[in-house]
Amino acid sequence: IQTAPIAITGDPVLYQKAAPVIAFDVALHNLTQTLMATMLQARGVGIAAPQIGVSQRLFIVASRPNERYPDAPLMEPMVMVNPVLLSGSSEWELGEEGCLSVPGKRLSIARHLWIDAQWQDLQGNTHSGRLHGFVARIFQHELDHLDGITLIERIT
Ligand SMILES: O=C(O)C[C@@H](Cc1ccccc1)[C@H](O)SCc1ccccc1
Ligand SMILES: [Zn+2]
Repeated sequence: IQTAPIAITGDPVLYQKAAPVIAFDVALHNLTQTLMATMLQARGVGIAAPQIGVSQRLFIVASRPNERYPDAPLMEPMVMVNPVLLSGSSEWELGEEGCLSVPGKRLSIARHLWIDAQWQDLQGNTHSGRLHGFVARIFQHELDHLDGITLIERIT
């Protein structure tokens, strides 16, 4: 399966508002496979379509225990199409974040402790649920990518 180059700071695609996905077709499946392979190769715990140059509202959340978040859950990667943050906890939590598009940076970012999210799967079915902790953090980080926001914009 093909991987794709990851766009890094300065690439305009990272600063655009991504377009909603409307076609739940084979092209979407192929894009998702490329996105997944690229994330795995880069040892990421998430990745958004704009990071491989595709300005579409699609990302993957794939939490796993790691040195910064040893108690992060090991989860089946979740493909989230047209994700929406419905609401977030009033409590925020500071946490270290990295970004595949901002190489070598580790920045402390405040995120909602939990969020209520809605998204579609690859078949176009709508799901919703409450995400907590590191998984909620990754969702919020990836959603920023769909809105043209990277870690650098988040701290300024
Ligand atoms: O650039 C990305 O979207 C991948 C991010 C996802 C992430 C967001 C917030 C907090 C942690 C990760 C990752 O930097 S991929 C690298 C990584 C892996 C494990 C833990 C932290 C960072
Ligand atoms: Zn990122």
